[in-house]
Amino acid sequence: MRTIIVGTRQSALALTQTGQAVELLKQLAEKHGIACQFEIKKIVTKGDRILDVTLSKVGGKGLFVKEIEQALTDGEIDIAVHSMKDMPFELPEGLVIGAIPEREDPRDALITRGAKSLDDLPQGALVGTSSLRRSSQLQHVRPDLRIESLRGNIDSRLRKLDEENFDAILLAAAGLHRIGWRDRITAYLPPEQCLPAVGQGALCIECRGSDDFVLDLLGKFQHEPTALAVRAERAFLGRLNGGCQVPLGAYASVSAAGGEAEAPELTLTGMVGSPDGAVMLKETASGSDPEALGRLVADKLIAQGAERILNEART
Ligand SMILES: NCc1[nH]cc(CCC(=O)O)c1CC(=O)O
Repeated sequence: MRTIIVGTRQSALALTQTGQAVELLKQLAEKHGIACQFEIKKIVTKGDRILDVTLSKVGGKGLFVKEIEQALTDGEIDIAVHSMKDMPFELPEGLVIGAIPEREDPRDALITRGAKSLDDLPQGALVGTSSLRRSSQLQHVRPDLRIESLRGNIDSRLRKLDEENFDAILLAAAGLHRIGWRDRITAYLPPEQCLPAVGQGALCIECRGSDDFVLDLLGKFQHEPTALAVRAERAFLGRLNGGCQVPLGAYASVSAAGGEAEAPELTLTGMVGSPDGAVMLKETASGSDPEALGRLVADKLIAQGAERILNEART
């Protein structure tokens, strides 16, 4: 009987989503007659240790995944459950994405102290977010809003909304749904208004490329429409050399294919904006090859000066 050791961060969200993924993996293993058991191992990452600095200033990609990937490479763990949006474009040598399960809600959620919606926030209201992507899109439609950095796990960010002087904060709906805090959400921001981060709402189950036993099991966990959408979004990310610390967003959806033989059609929208929202570039395109589509949308934005905007935001 193989024991599969599953690595996770120790935040409430990480523990919850890892627990949920392991439950589903157990069911799949049983259904397919794969003999295995699971053990969960908690790992502290750099992103968890440095909580007092804005993410874009901590620097380095993959703040939440590096130590976990090292544990995978060293054989201390066999699979890792990550939020897809925390995954850098490139994986270390020897590691692969073993499965992309079905996506949760990809949208950003507004959580206010009183106001009923984004439009209902008073002039000059104080909004907490450390995401340049969120502040850019928010200030694009509401230049009057004041944005202040807000870091920490979901639980501590919600506490800061209550205790500090924020009128509202923005969080990913998926995280709130997963930890059972749906009722804290005031409003969902549609992708047309606030394009999510690449991979937002999806999970990434990472493993060693050489571990056939685990790869076989994880293959049964893959949700093809989600995987196609995420591949397109990540190809967009890769072309722009982006990470979660730059004002860049993308969202792909899969429309039902005409027939069994037809490849599903994907529609991808990508955005790059200046952190103050004054410049907002957005492009949409459709296609059936996810990587080609991601690169196409990125190239359309590059033609409009996206790389200059990203470089300015990086410095
Ligand atoms: N950068 C932190 C992070 N990474 C993943 C999620 C949860 C949402 C998801 O799984 O996409 C969050 C919190 C947030 O943005 O509110």
